[in-house]
Amino acid sequence: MEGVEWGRGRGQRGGGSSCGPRGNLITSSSAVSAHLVASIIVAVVEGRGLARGEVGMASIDLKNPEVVLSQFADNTTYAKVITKLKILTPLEIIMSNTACDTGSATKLFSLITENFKNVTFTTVQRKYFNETKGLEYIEQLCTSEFSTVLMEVQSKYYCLAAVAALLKYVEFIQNSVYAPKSLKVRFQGNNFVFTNSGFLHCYKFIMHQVLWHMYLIYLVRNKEFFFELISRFLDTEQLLSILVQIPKQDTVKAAESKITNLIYLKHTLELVDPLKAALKSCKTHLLKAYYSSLEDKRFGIILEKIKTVVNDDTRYAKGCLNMRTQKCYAVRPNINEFLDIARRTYTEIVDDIAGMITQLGEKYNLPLKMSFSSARGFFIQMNAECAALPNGQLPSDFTKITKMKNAYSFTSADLIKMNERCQESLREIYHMTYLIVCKLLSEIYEHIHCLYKLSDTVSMLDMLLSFAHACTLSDYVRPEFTDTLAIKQGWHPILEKISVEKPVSNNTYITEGSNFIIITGPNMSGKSTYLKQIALCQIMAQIGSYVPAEYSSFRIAEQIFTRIGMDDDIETNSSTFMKEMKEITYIIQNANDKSLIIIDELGRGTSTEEGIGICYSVCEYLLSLKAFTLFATHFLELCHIDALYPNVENSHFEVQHVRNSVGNKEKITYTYIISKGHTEEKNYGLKAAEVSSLPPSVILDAKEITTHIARQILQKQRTTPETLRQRAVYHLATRLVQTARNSRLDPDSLRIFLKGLKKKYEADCPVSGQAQTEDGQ
Ligand SMILES: Nc1ncnc2c1ncn2[C@@H]1O[C@H](COP(=O)(O)OP(=O)(O)OP(=O)(O)O)[C@@H](O)[C@H]1O
Repeated sequence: MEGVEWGRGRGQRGGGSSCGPRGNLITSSSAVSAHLVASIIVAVVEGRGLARGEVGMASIDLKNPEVVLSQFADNTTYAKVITKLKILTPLEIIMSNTACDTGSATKLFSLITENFKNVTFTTVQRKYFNETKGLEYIEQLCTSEFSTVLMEVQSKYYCLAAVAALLKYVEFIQNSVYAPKSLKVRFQGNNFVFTNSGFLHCYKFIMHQVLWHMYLIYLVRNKEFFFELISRFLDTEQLLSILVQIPKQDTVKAAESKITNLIYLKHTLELVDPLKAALKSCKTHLLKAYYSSLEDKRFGIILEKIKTVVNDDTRYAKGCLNMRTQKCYAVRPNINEFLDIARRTYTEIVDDIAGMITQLGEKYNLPLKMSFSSARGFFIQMNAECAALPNGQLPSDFTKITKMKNAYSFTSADLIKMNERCQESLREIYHMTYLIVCKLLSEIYEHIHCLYKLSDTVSMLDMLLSFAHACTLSDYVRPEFTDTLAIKQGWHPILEKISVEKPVSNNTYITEGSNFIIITGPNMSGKSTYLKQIALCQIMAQIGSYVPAEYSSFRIAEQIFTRIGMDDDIETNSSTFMKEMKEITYIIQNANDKSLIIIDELGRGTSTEEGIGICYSVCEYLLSLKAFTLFATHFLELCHIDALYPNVENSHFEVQHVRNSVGNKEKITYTYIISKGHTEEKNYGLKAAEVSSLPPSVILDAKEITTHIARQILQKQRTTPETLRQRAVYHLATRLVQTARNSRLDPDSLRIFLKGLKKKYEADCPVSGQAQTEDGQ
């Protein structure tokens, strides 16, 4: 702890007073102990320079050593940081001294101190916000049960930097260190994944806002125009991240890529004005805010600077030759006379190539054409149908001949040499252009941060337009939010786009009383597609979109966990298995009662018995939660878990068997329809084997062994009348609780509903009459 310097004070602004190291700190730490009613300390750090706006946070609860990391990076970052801090209600906030220095205090610092006037504020030297140390801390201190957090945070530098400063500080004030593997460490993303009760309202609020805006966009009848405009934007965020990277080596490739990106930047900035004009007349707060974010002068400043160096008509062009020409002539003439000379040479070579190909055509009386590809450079093409070749052969001058459909492609020795000269002059051009571009970029860097705003605006508009499309042009429905996941005739939105016929739609019903669905069915019957469709619908609903279904209701999921099976590969089997285990551990460590969990095949990377064992115990663990879980499996033994757990439902994908008139062989046709119960298709693996070329005697043996094992297993797992009764009682109880919670029925309708429930209960449980209510309802 030697040499550590902290500056702290109660609601202190500026925090500039860096206290002397040890003496002051001892006094301060007793102050901390005195205020342990609130027990959370938070460290906040913001990126510098171009990374301003990226914020990492780490908090620790002194009463209950749990570390929570978060990282934010977008236009609403500051709002998210403040919201998150408000939820945490910290005892103390730590920031870097560079963020708080009087005169150069950051906007984030001002916002935090304004919003948290009564919270102790401490400044720490920037050097303690060290991401490498942060990662080391987590590796050393995180308990193995939560170690999967490393997967999530290893490249999130700002939250790692924050945790380094936080833990060093806390260890210092407490005058002790945390024991290895003693801390629970979690990463909490920035998408409103808060576990407080405000969560539901938070999402609902977003939902209404978004819906409102998308209607608006649609109603202003500018949708087509917006679509056209937005589709002209390139990936602004990616562009920004590439532009700010400085290559370690000045290779031709690096030079070419920088020039390309400068052209992309110009192209993007030239779209800002049309976008502003499109947004100008919009009346909603959100779109007005985006309009004003585009009024940022820096867009104009950057574009002007670019235009002093880059030709007005240089722009992003489709096709590699077009783009090569754009790069070659990007820089204005008379900026570097050597560049002008090199470009003249390049033009002459290209003209020579064109001339040479014309001459060759005339010489052999063939319709030759000049073509270009980035792999071959310039080459010759000829339509095979338009030319009669002597002896069906091309002249011997031509080499590397290929024929695609009706076109011959080839080159010649002279053309290869000319291509080399062309490349050489291009290298010179790119090198000189690159130097000019680097100088230009160095003048632009300080303004480039505004591109974050642009990227935010474009992506938000893109999303709203997609929502507008989903709610107007397609047959999607507006989702409801309840305590049940109920989708009537839902379909996979992407399968719909890529397949010729509309996908088969299916129902989904998951509720508190039946919150664990096991899905079985033969290979290719549609299990994975169905699971992905549910996850997609849930995400679409929660981000404010309509969903592909006739009706839909969702329970807000705090997190969605998925584990989707990978294709088997014998060589990577062990690593596939380990990956599976890591993913499932992550789910087990992080899922809670409000999660949606989707597991598509588990335990395939090991022996069947172990696979079943793993699946069984994972299911039992997940069954202890109220999370909604969908679990697809080929282990049919797992279906019998419903005998022990009444909240398990079995569903399966139906298939039909058709006898082939040729050879009278049986063929499976897929219906893609999900039904209740587990699949009756017990030996579909054997059926698949029958179709393969395995010898009939082997198949026969396999069938016998399978029947024998199956009989043994079934005997042990029979459902008894008692389990059936318990199951029916459980379902009745959960339905009654749900009814009591949600019912808005008048007394008469409620009586009818309860009578219905009673009938259903009696049907499920004919042996019992004990659960009848006293008045017979
Ligand atoms: N609802 C549907 N409507 C139309 N086609 C579908 C539907 N569901 C699935 N399919 C088609 O069937 C193919 C196989 O589906 P999927 O991969 O979901 O099967 P699976 O049961 O998960 O198979 P496996 O057990 O081998 O992993 C898909 O690629 C898709 O083309």
